[in-house]
Amino acid sequence: MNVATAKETRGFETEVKQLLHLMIHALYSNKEIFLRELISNASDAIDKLRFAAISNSELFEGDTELAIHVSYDKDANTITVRDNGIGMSREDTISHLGTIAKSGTQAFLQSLTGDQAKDRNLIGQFGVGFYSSFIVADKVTVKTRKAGLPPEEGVCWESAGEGDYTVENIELPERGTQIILHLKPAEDEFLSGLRLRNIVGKYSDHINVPVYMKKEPYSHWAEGKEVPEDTTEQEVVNRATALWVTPKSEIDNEAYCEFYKHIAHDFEDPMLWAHNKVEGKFEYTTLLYIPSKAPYDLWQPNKPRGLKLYVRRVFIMDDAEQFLPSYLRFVRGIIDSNDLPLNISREILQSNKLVDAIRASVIKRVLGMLADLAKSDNEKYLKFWREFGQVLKEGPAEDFVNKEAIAKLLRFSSTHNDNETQEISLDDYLSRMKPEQEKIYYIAADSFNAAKNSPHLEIFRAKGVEVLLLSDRIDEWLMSHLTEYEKKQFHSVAAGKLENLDFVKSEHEKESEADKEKKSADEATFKDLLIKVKAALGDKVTEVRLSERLTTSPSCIVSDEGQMSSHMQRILRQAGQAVNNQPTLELNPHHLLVLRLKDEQDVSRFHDLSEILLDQAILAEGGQLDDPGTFVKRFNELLLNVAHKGNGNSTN
Ligand SMILES: Nc1ncnc2c1ncn2[C@@H]1O[C@H](COP(=O)(O)OP(=O)(O)OP(=O)(O)O)[C@@H](O)[C@H]1O
Repeated sequence: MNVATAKETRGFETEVKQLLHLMIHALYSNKEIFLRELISNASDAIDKLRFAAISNSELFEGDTELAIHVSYDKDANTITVRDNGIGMSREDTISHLGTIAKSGTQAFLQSLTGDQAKDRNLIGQFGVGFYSSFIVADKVTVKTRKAGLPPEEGVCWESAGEGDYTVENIELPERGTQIILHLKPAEDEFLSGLRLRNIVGKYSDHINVPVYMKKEPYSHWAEGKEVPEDTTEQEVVNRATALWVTPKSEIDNEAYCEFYKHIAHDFEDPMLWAHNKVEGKFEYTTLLYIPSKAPYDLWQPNKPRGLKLYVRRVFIMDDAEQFLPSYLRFVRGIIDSNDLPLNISREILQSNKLVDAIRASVIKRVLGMLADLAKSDNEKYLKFWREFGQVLKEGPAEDFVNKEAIAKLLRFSSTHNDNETQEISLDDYLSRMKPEQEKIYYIAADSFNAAKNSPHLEIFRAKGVEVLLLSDRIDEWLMSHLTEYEKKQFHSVAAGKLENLDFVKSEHEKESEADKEKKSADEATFKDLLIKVKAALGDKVTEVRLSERLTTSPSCIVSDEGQMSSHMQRILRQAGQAVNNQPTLELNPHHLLVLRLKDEQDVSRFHDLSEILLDQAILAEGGQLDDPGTFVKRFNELLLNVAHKGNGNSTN
């Protein structure tokens, strides 16, 4: 016997040990799911064999009756789940059962809190799979042989679910996998045909493969005596028809939910689903689900995503990402096409007209489902938004064709209620626009509070014009692609000269000739001040001008039309890009500090006050100062100055 066939003992990866420990404790209240997980794996293994056999029918080894068998043995205290699917080689068992190959496992484990209820949800999203065996078993034996390998390359893998496991080669005439659970003494309730049938019916009724169990022994009466009869006959205990080919009218909500859990490896029910059969030039069925909760790895860039692809009921691949754009990566489900070839590969999927057509209709379907939900159940829709809104915000940049439909689904915070919860739709905004208002106003900042309290909003608040408050990292990116909605352009209140807000004034408020004269008089009065402030600040600003947007603050910074906003510049700088756009400083001609500056004769104090006006404008919109120490020093001097004056000790 050489090393490759000898029995060896190996240690589990640290992550497996941690996960096993946590899972056994967190899932204790829902033990029966072990059977769902094992049947799910067995059904996946059968799907994989069917697919591999398309190009190599010898893999069937003459046995084409693909099935799962569940059995129990009261004397041995075991439950066995057997399939004649693809099986595993020795290396496969080591890499699939001894390690966790999922990306982000470490981050996932760190996110666990120790609180069983919370962890249960998280573990559910992570997908416990095979390891759930250890909830009910104190030893698990896996006997498996990979399709196509000779009988002597069978493998026996065994573990008590603690620190290590053993693997050795054994002779296995039949391909496929048997999982033998040696039950913990307290778990003998599962050694019952009725109990196991119930669990299969509950979780695995609609998988694409039959699940067999031995008929239960029964007794009959003959000649006045009860005659016990045993039987070796097997019977199918699930419906074994792919759920999506069953007519909708025959499927209840529970079946849809269980099927979702089977394909998505999620513990929670989905929020929403749509099941459609398309007939005509091309024929295909889609069953699409929106989960209730965002998975732990929603933001991992290399996370597999996409739908399960079937061709004429034959499983072709998991995670067929060509059917979903990235901004809908949270959607789960299946597509079954009658027209794609069985030997289709990922490469062919990338350039296939039919795939493009199905993709377009899947996108429309999902956006339609969400739009219907938003109309019929706003509360539920907002729950969806909390989980997946950030992802949907990637949509307008990625999907030009459906931009308007996606925009309809967006939800924002706004000055309408100053609520941080994003619940205001663009349609809500339009319905509240002033009669002659042409633009949809927004402000983007680093945080909700920075946006809500921005000086840029002063005039809009004073005039009762609603402004959307944007503070998610993605928002600037979103707004750079979402230029208009229902023919109304978006406009940042922090960019460019202030638009004429005449539309919010009543007739008698509208700028009269006298106002215009006053404005030009202001401009003449402050002309020198603006030149001097620009000279004092030098290259730190591109321009200094009088503001029309401020009512209570002395100053604010704005970026010019076409220039990047300061918020966007900060995001780019944080991402390591050099950005050198200087802002324009606007001064409020009615503010006492500005009037004080106008009268300041001392050159050094004029310079300090100008710097303070610029620095506080940067701070007020969430920016960072280049030299905060000097700002604090100058500010304290100003305070002292005021304090002295208050005491009648002018320092002048
Ligand atoms: N019955 C089986 N036949 C063949 N391979 C199997 C079987 N059961 C498990 N495996 C292999 O072991 C791997 C790990 O299984 P496990 O259930 O832990 O995770 P998974 O099915 O990949 O994902 P999930 O955790 O989402 O269920 C599977 O991906 C598969 O390769």
